[in-house]
Amino acid sequence: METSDEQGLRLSPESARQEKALCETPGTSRASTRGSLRFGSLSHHSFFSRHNPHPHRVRHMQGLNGKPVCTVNDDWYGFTPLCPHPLIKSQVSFGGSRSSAFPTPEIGSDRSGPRGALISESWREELKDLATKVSLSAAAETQQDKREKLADEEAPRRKTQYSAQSGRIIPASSWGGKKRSSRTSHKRAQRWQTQSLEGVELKVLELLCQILQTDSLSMVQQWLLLANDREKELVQGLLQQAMADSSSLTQQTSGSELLPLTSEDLPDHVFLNSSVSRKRSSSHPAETFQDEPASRGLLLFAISAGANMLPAVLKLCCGITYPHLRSMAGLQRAALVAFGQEIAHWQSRGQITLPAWSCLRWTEEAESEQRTSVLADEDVFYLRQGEKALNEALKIVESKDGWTLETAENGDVIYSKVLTGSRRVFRLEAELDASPEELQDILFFRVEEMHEWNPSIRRIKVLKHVGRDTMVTHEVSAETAGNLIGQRDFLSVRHSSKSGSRVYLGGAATRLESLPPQPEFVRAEDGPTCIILQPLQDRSDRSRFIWLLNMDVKGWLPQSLVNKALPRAQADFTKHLRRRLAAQKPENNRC
Ligand SMILES: CC(C)CCC[C@@H](C)[C@H]1CC[C@H]2[C@@H]3CC=C4C[C@@H](O)CC[C@]4(C)[C@H]3CC[C@]12C
Repeated sequence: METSDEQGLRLSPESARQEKALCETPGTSRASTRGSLRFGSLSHHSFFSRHNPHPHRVRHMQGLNGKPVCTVNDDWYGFTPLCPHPLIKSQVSFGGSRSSAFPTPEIGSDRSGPRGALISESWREELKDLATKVSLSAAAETQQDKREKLADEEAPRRKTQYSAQSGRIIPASSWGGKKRSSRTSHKRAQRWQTQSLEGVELKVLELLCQILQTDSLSMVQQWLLLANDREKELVQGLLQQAMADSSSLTQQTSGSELLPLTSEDLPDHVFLNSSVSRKRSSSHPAETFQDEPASRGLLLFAISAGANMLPAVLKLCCGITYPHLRSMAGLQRAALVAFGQEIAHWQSRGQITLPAWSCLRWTEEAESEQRTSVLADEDVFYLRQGEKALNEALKIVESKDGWTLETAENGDVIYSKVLTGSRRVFRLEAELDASPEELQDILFFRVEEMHEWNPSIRRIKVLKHVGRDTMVTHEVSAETAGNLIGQRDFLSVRHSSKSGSRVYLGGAATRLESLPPQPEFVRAEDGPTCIILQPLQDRSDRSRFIWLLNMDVKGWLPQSLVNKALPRAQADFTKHLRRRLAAQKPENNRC
């Protein structure tokens, strides 16, 4: 069953048609024949054009008359620090045959393996998803605007805005409290909805470059692939505002009101209003920041936004966007050092965990290092797969309809449901005598010990770790009595995440070149599967345990046997887990 949310986010047939039409217009194919137009007619879009070359790309060489001649390396495909993600690079085709607005992966071509295709496809999906969400929220805002009409007339708005002219996001404080009536924002939202989704996607891409402070398409692609939901929501808000404002501003105001930015334009709470500016000449920049409430506030914001956002937040805060602030090297360095120290401190006290892929070292060189610090392609692939598995499994387990009761014993309930494609999945719900964290420890971090307490498992081996929360595991099930069900082995990506007091574990079958199917086992496929661990309201040392078992056991087993074996395996698993928990309790171990 689909949730209404899902349906809402799906591309309407209308916009799909529009997209198709866009790709097929004769104009676009004509444009693509011109050498420099890599992205069809949309190459003219400002996202793909650079009027002010990035300083990294500008070189000077001696001309014939001895005077320096400026050259610009305009090829993002090159070996600069902004060189695209290698996996993505190998997948992207710029051939003139296709004239879509985006580089399209050549699926099935010699150069592209299925894995690469998956990644390069999915960033487009993510982009589309984000663009759709932004458009939908704009539509929702139209409704909201109607309701808030009266109140809105009064309150001046101070929000972050996007300058269509400068291509920059302008922070809230640079707006002198200009009033905008709800009528205009209503119109704005309507205008908005008439834009084609592809147009919105391009705009979103352009804005993402601003927000993430990069001009590298690959960086944006990576962010689209790796950012977590919370981070995306945050950015979605910024995008929505920036896009809505850009469309209204182009209609209503002259660009001169937006430019030039002065130092007062930076938000007060950043640095300019703090004592930092006064102390700037301090010989130890790090010391300067140590007890700054401003830096602490920002740090908290950065952390709450997800550590993946740190580089972007840091850069925004340090004003690197604004050319005239670039000269404030001391201030920027001080900020980076201070953030670095605080982060290291928090990390050492276990108060924050940086995501694996951020692998940033917060030293004075943080800024230059962040450009090169990317995860190996393979790690990105597993991380992404783990998150996707968890999200898909959650959708299944949280779906309301279609569940039938299988068994109910001592409060443990098992439901089953048939998914499209006739796979039957099982949902077990139980209460366990342990906190979500304790269970996460046993079921995720100490997964290799599972055979010690669960006789259905012969062995589990972690073949690869990607940070703390993602791993590739090989599981072998135990022999069954009379070998009725032959031994299975599973190769899975497992991912764990925490949201509030809940812990989520997700997993799905994956592939690993070094471990192809073994002759002695039937390679079964687990997932998308998940476990939700939620503390009980009145007792946080006990948890509600919800486990979705979604397994293709493969081989030649009759379906009726499988449908009995799986809920049985779930009930057994829970029984053994309870014994394991009881053995751990100190009060049970007293002599
Ligand atoms: C052929 C059939 C009947 C064999 C069934 C064996 C089943 C019960 C075994 C084989 C592999 C096992 C999984 C291996 C790894 C994990 C990850 C851990 O974080 C939660 C439990 C979980 C998800 C196990 C649940 C039980 C499991 C699915």
